[in-house]
Amino acid sequence: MRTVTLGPEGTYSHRAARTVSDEVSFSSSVTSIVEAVADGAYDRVVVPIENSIEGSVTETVDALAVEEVSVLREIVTPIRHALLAQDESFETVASHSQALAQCRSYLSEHHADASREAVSSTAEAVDLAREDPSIAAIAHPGSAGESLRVLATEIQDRPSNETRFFVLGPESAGSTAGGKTSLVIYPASNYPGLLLALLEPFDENGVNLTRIESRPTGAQLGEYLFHLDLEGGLYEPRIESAVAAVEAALDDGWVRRLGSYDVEHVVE
Ligand SMILES: O=C(O)C(=O)C[C@]1(C(=O)O)C=C[C@@H](O)C=C1
Repeated sequence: MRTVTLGPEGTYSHRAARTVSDEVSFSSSVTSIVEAVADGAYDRVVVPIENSIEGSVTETVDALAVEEVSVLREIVTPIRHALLAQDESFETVASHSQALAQCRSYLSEHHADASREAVSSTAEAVDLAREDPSIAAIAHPGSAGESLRVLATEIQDRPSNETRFFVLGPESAGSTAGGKTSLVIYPASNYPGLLLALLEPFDENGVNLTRIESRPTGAQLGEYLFHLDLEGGLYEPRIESAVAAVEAALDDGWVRRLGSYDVEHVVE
């Protein structure tokens, strides 16, 4: 199975992708990864969707609203960041923007004078730190290798730090079975009580929502898409009837069923 994820080798996405396939290739942008599976260039891709400290990976959330893909599995992994550098003399801390944000308090407490540089992934930051003694990287401690020192471990702002990853496939690979379902709703209108009308069917059918998020459509200010995750699979009549009731409440809008899937917790 050809699988692609955020690279280079050693990213947290790579660690999550190893649970899906031994053959993993890399790309430097989440958007291009989601496009690659929608276009059929790859069978499976693994992308980060949400972190317990910093929240949604908005690039992924937005790509899911426009690309024709299915969510096939969810992988939840602990994220334990370390500070890696050639020595203590660094002036810049580089990492993925999510990782920098997850370590915000640590950085302001211990390295307030260092500048911060957002790069495409934690592993790219490690490559930069290998080449340049003025750069430290925030990344998994296992990526230090021979050339970098682990200056500090467990530097994330909370002891519990977890990221959810989605395994995506082409739309045709989607399933209605599984313990969770993801949907995108485009209401195409705005009136008092709209959100209530979209959510009531879930209450009426006894469906528990685990996440709701509004994202701008990008077309104009004030126009939103709603991303929902819920407990249960689309094969269940109560879920299908809740979704059908939402569709019936929309005139020109739409509901995209991103698929139903199971959740797997990976410890390493
Ligand atoms: O840069 C990486 O190592 C990634 O896999 C990306 C990413 C993310 O986008 O959230 C994945 C997990 C961590 O939350 C930090 C960064």
